[in-house]
Amino acid sequence: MSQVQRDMPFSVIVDFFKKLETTTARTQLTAILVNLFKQTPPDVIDKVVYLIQARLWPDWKGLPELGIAEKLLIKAISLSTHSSDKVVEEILKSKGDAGLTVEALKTRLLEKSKGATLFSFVEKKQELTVNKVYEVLTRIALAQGEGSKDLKIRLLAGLLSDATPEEAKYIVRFVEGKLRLGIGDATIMDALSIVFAGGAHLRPVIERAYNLRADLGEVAKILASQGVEAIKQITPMVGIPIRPMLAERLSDAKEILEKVEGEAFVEYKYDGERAQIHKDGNKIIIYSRRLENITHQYPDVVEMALKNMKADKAIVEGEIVAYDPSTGELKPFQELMHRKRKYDIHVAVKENPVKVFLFDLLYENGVDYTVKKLIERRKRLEEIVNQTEEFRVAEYIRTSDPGELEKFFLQAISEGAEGVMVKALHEGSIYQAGTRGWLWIKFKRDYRSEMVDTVDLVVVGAFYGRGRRGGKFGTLLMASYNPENDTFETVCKVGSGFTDEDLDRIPEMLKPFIRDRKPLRVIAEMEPDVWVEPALVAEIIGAELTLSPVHTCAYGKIKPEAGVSIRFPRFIRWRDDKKPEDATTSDELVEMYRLQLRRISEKTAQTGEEA
Ligand SMILES: Nc1ncnc2c1ncn2[C@@H]1O[C@H](COP(=O)(O)OP(=O)(O)OP(=O)(O)O)[C@@H](O)[C@H]1O
Repeated sequence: MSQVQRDMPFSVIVDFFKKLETTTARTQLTAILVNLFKQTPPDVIDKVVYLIQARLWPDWKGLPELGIAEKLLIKAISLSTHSSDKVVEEILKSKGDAGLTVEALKTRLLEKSKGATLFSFVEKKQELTVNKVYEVLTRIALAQGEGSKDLKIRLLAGLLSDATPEEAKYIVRFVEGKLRLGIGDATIMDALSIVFAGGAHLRPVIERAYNLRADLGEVAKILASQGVEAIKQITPMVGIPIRPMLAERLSDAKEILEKVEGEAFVEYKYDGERAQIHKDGNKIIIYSRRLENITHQYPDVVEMALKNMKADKAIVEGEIVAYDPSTGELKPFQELMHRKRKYDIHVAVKENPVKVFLFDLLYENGVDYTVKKLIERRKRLEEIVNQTEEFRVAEYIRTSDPGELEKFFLQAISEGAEGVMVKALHEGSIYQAGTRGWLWIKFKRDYRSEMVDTVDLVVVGAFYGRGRRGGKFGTLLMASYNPENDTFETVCKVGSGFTDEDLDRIPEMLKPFIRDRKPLRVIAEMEPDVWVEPALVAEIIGAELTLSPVHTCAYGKIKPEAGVSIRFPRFIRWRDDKKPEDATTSDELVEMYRLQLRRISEKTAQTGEEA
């Protein structure tokens, strides 16, 4: 292959940038792009795609960005145009754009040199090519640490020296991050389809390839160098993220089941961070919902995956959720924020442990599972994962009954989940990468009942703690008072908010009241490790009042087969001044539930943030 076919003059791209600047209609954009791709040799089409996307590589690679500060840029411009920093700064001030500044200075330099013919002959430079520009920009981006500032300046100045005034303008805009062309991925895919298939019909195939390998440069290169058949054969590849499948939203159980054609998997919709876990031998990479590499935030998940994923090469998906190790209870999404701070990750791992709930298998040892039915994916997922307390498959039921779905939904919420995901099981239930569709439907609430006041509840049972709280009571079962029949009805389990001192005092406080069977006045569905005669009252606050199928407070009064409960309850203090009969009554909780009911606004409904 000749030199020309391997590379392309950078001026071709500059012409393209210029044409774009004068175009607004999308149809024209596509035509201009088609024209560019037709001239682009397969060897450099990936780089051309990245430059159009205003980046050097896909974000998920986690490589540094160009990161050129204005000061550095001025320095590089002044070096490459033999001007002082002061002159560059003045022109920059008047033009207000570094691209135009370098263009003006370079033009001036060129005109000067034209006077001296001999000099201009000596100065004649080699033509810049896409490979050359890309290579230097890459070296600039990757220069890190001591001395890297100087190196970046020298590299950029060298590149600008070799460039024509116009080329320099666009290079500067690129390194400044200001070369936004307004060309979306969709337009790039349209153009690729036209160039390589002569029309729009290849577009879905290209899109599928892109969804399976979130790297449009790579997809373009495979298409250009290996052809249409190769792109049709594309399967997921360990290490390259798959664009996530997303869900539609509805809030009526019956309607949801109709949409998925009857029977469905109903899974907890956990309130955490989505994780796409790639395993390649003893290497693990974790990608976020936005396909960022978040591996460094979760060294504990890496360890869990290495230990418990039995397949040598696999891609699985799940939700990472914060939890309280002393009670096993799940915590809200916000608790994962500790993992975002870079420096004290080992402290965060210790203090803010997480669990992983897996919900899908996308690839395993050469087999593309995205094209298989949900049942097959789930079955294989369970086979290749060694399930532990912290690393396991999402809680689910299989049902076609709206009543059962609703009950499971309430259970999910009272256990800290956001709602449920209802997933189609039928023949067409493939993994639709990169698509929001009706194969997955999220069932969240339209309303939530914000908890603004505290309540006073009575201890009726206790559970032994785990981990640090092993052997001690870690969680208390709390009840409201029902004066109508003089009973105590359970509302929630509380394990948060206790100081170490509080916890030390609990066994002694409970001792006189511990019973080996349920006290007669207690109405409960769940079975604590020990029962406690109603005597001790505590003040409790929570995130919201919810309904739960496992608690008995005002059971059936708001909704059949559900009682009033508290989500994320927290202990505030003991109310030694109150007798159990002075506790908040079940009717008061019903009243609070109704009064504090608020519609979840459209915005929060869409983002899923119910803060
Ligand atoms: N069992 C589950 N199956 C699939 N996704 C789950 C599950 N549990 C929690 N999730 C989370 O729910 C999200 C799917 O909801 P959706 O498709 O609406 O994406 P989203 O726009 O990020 O969601 P939302 O707006 O609800 O936060 C996933 O990205 C994932 O993080």
